[in-house]
Amino acid sequence: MSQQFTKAQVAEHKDEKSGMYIIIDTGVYDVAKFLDDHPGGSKILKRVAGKDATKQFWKYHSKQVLEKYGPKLQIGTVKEEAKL
Ligand code: HEM
Repeated sequence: MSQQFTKAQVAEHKDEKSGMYIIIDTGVYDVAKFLDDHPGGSKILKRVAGKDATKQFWKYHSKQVLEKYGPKLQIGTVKEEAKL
């Protein structure tokens, strides 16, 4: 069962201790353990930790990247929130 996270909950996880969550499309990914393995470097990932990185992700990667690494890094999905 996939866990659901609000954007506020994602924003609380932006360091290596509590996890570094990023949003890509509707998915939530924890990249804390992927920092050293990221071919694009750890710095750029740290910069978007806790945020929606959909735009940045699709700027630099193909669908194949998400298909390959996504299952390992995904921890859940973004919870739909009512727009005020
Ligand atoms: C789940 C999250 C991510 C995964 C699994 C991931 C994976 C990868 C992989 C496999 C590559 C090697 C190039 C390729 O095979 O296409 C790469 C390169 C790169 N990534 Fe990521 N990445 C992630 C998130 C991000 C984010 C959020 C950013 C930007 C804020 C970013 C920026 C880059 C950059 C700049 C490169 C280098 C591109 C180049 O040298 O041409 N990545 N990433």
